[in-house]
Amino acid sequence: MFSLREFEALARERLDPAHYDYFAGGAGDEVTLRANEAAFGRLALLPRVLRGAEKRQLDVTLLGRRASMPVLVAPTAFHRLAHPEGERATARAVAAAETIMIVSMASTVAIEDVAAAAPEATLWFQLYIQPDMAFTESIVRRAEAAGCRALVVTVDSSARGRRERELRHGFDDLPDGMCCENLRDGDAGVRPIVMSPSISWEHVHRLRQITALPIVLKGILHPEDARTAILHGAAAVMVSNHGGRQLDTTPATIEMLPEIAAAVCGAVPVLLDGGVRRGTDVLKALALGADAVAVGRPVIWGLAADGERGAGRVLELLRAEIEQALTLCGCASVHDLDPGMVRRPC
Ligand SMILES: Cc1cc2nc3c(=O)[nH]c(=O)nc-3n(C[C@H](O)[C@H](O)[C@H](O)COP(=O)(O)O)c2cc1C
Ligand SMILES: CC(C)CC(=O)C(=O)O
Repeated sequence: MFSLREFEALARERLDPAHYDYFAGGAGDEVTLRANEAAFGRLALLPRVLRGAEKRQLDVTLLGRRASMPVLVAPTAFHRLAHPEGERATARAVAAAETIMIVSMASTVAIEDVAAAAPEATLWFQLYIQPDMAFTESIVRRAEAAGCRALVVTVDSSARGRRERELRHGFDDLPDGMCCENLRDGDAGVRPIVMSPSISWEHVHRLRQITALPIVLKGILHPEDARTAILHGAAAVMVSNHGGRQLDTTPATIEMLPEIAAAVCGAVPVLLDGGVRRGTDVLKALALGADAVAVGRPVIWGLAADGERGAGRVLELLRAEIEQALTLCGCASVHDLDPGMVRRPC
């Protein structure tokens, strides 16, 4: 395997078509799904020359933790559909790569077991705030006790996106023996995830009273919301359109990044996900103001292709591509990138 795209092709061969389409698909006409990748393709990198540096520095520090490269694993649900080891395998790959895994609240391995499988891994926990705040609090306590270092609150999901691939396959539940392990509620069984239109900034405020963990708001697309996030104490914002799976026809994330970075003005780290498939995409995002990016589907393709090894290979391919692109751009460090190194078509 020489590129992330080849992993997708292999994963497609290996996966049940309904599961492949669940992972690959987006909402509506999948305009945003395509736009995320296409927008990176429209940007050009403008390299600098003769800057003479022997070594490249890829590591970044985010919310007080070091990541060996500016690529995190985005939260994605249901890893056991891709590989029997599920999120355990992903966490081990992330630990080996020395980066950060954002574990989905909808993981098919309980957060405690993900942490136990990879004690070295830095884990952040993704949360959909449930309208039942007592239940939300119990999930937060589990994430804290498991050693998660941040809460990534997904704010683009006031309703579930309408994904026609899932509807066509009739994919609306996990197979027997699999469930969202973090949604267990004692004798009440496993609760369904509620994506509620009633969630508001007031809930973020209450969450801050519940936990001392830093809160990252994921799914910010409007610069005004980025400003509001900071006013509400967000420790970081994540520019995301949920990989095109929620509201279709939103802009590509990389297109919104410059405005959001300007709004945030260095107050907190800015993360971005959506369509990152190459080291050059990572460079473009960093140059335009991101502190790091996250990848969603590529990690699932690696997992489906070859479990922990496949997910690890996906991360190492990205690392090698970043290092090579940095070298060719005349940068000794990921911090040397600046907006002048990215050109847009007229
Ligand atoms: C199969 C799948 C499941 C996802 N599950 C979640 C989730 O549980 N929570 C969440 O906040 N985002 C979820 N996302 C969105 C990702 O975190 C991320 O925003 C998106 O995948 C990034 O785009 P990329 O796949 O193009 O890298 C999911 C995405 C996919 C593809
Ligand atoms: C189970 C879902 C809530 C996970 C998700 O966010 C997604 O499929 O995009």
